[in-house]
Amino acid sequence: MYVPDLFAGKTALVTGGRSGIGYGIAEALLKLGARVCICARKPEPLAAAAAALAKHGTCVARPCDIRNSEEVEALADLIQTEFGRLDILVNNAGGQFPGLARQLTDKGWNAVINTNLNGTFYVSRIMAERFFIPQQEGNIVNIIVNMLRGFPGMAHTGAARAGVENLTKSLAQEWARYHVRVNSVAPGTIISSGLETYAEPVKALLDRMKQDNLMQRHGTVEEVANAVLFLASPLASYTSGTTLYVDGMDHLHGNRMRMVDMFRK
Ligand SMILES: CCCCC/C=C/C(=O)SCCNC(=O)CCNC(=O)[C@H](O)C(C)(C)COP(=O)(O)OP(=O)(O)OC[C@H]1O[C@@H](n2cnc3c(N)ncnc32)[C@H](O)[C@@H]1OP(=O)(O)O
Ligand SMILES: NC(=O)C1=CN([C@@H]2O[C@H](COP(=O)(O)OP(=O)(O)OC[C@H]3O[C@@H](n4cnc5c(N)ncnc54)[C@H](OP(=O)(O)O)[C@@H]3O)[C@@H](O)[C@H]2O)C=CC1
Repeated sequence: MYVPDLFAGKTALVTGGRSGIGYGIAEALLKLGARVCICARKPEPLAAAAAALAKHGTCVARPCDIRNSEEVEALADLIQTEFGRLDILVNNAGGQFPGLARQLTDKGWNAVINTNLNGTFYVSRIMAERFFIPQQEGNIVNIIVNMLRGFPGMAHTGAARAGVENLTKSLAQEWARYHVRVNSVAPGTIISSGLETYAEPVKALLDRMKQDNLMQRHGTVEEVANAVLFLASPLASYTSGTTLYVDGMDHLHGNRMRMVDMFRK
């Protein structure tokens, strides 16, 4: 539905682009003419993903843990060398594990906060300093999660993603003067490689969540990617500091306590 050259001449970085939603976003950007860099921690699957994506256009990859700002600086060096500029940053890398809040150790809590909140901030700040602010142009889309009514059973990620949603509003206002737009996409439950990382009893809960959804289904990677394409494009030129929910209305409706109830049984 988008014009085929929507992102011609543009360059994009998709963190966590080796799998699932990030891979789908990278593929969609490439198909619309962008040159794309992807990063993730695991070098082998990252290289395989970049090779597969390269059939759609120019795709480069570099291993990078977004929690390490030195590695993020090295990623910016690669983008400078390969592309000379960056137009679009998609902060997609992230994740968490299920558990009741009182069971979360300091290490587990910090792993999730460092990944989802701190890593997103490091990448945003470094790419803005290196590219967007000198260019006086840029675009950031953060992939968060539906946590509007809290995230019992995953309190760490709820807190981290709420932090990113608020960061979205702050950066959008601070960086408007540099013509940088910052928005978030909040997916509900999306059929992707990410869901495969969950074991029972969460797997059974996923079926229950599908029945609870007012559209009676989970979302697709393409539906998330389509929202990112819109926000990253000039179609959204007057939209910044906002969050678009791609969740079949789960943020409005449904029992948020199902995961907690499941752990209590
Ligand atoms: C149920 C519906 C949800 C729908 C909405 C959301 C869906 C999604 O987001 S799907 C995407 C899911 N994908 C992922 O979550 C993949 C990425 N996740 C991770 O890489 C990890 O979960 C991470 C975020 C914690 C980062 O990992 P890393 O820093 O590499 O950490 P470690 O694996 O070394 O673990 C550190 C520490 O964290 C605790 N911990 C980790 N996993 C679990 C677990 N499954 N259960 C309990 N605790 C866990 C633990 O304390 C770890 O330390 P050690 O005990 O020393 O191992
Ligand atoms: N699937 C779903 O239902 C939903 C997903 N989301 C969010 O969407 C995003 C993508 O999820 P999805 O594709 O499903 O899951 P995946 O687990 O497939 O994707 C996570 C990606 O992030 C990368 N990553 C994780 N930690 C880091 C890190 N510290 N530094 C760099 N890269 C990292 C992973 O690669 P590697 O392990 O090699 O580092 C992987 O490519 C995540 O933020 C997820 O939480 C939000 C709502 C719902």
